[in-house]
Amino acid sequence: MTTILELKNVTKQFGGLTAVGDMNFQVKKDSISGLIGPNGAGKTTIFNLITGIYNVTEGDIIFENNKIQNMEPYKIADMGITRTFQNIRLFKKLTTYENILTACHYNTDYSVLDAVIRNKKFKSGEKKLVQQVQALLEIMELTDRKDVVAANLPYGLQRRLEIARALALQPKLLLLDEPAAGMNPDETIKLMRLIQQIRDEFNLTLLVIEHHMDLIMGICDKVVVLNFGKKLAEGTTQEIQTNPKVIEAYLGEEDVIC
Ligand SMILES: Nc1ncnc2c1ncn2[C@@H]1O[C@H](COP(=O)(O)OP(=O)(O)OP(=O)(O)O)[C@@H](O)[C@H]1O
Repeated sequence: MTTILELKNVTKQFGGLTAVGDMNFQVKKDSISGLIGPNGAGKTTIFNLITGIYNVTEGDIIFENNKIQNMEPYKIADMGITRTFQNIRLFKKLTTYENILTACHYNTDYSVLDAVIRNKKFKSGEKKLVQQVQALLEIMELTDRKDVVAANLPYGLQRRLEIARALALQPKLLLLDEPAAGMNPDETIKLMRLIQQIRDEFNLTLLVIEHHMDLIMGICDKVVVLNFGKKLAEGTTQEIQTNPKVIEAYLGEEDVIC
């Protein structure tokens, strides 16, 4: 399997605080990888470095053989990396359908002029958009809520809508920051199934931050464990679950959600 993303000796300092220190790991194409660790371990900082929100202090981030560290976030998004956020970011007053549609518009190939004169290119583009939105509604099981305003969706469905919006941007690598936060066990199981399904249907690679261990252990091909900004361990779910260092630093904690 080829490597789609690699962090090489990546360090991020905030003043005197090393949030991420000398981090090295690889993500294989078409895999689902997990990033876990106690609160403040540096997980979200790594997402912010990969997506260009933060500049690295040192080191390289390589995506499809290109160094992307310190590039503008929009350029990184254009290269095919999309993310969701720990705190949900939706257009709260728009419907589920409209939320996805606005994201799909990012990939249209007609110009403003085509839209103004409503020519054939515009009409076929719009038809494709509608099909794309419907497909995303269906795969994320949101079709029956398509006319509900985002703010009125139950929390678990808002999280699924966020993923649908991210998928609308047609990423190659999707970063999910605590996608199951606030979900009950049933919703979490459903989400696990959906994440596997989108990986298969969209030929996606996923990197997932999550405290719900059922989800991580249920879907990840590989897990990287962080502690105090450093890599504590890396391996298969089996290796991680039985690693004494991981159990001591993280899995033994009472607030890890199993
Ligand atoms: N913009 C910032 N300025 C200063 N310190 C920051 C900044 N962003 C993160 N940090 C610090 O870096 C460390 C790592 O934070 P980060 O949010 O990456 O942890 P995390 O593993 O995602 O935690 P959680 O599981 O609670 O979301 C923390 O000590 C945090 O306070």
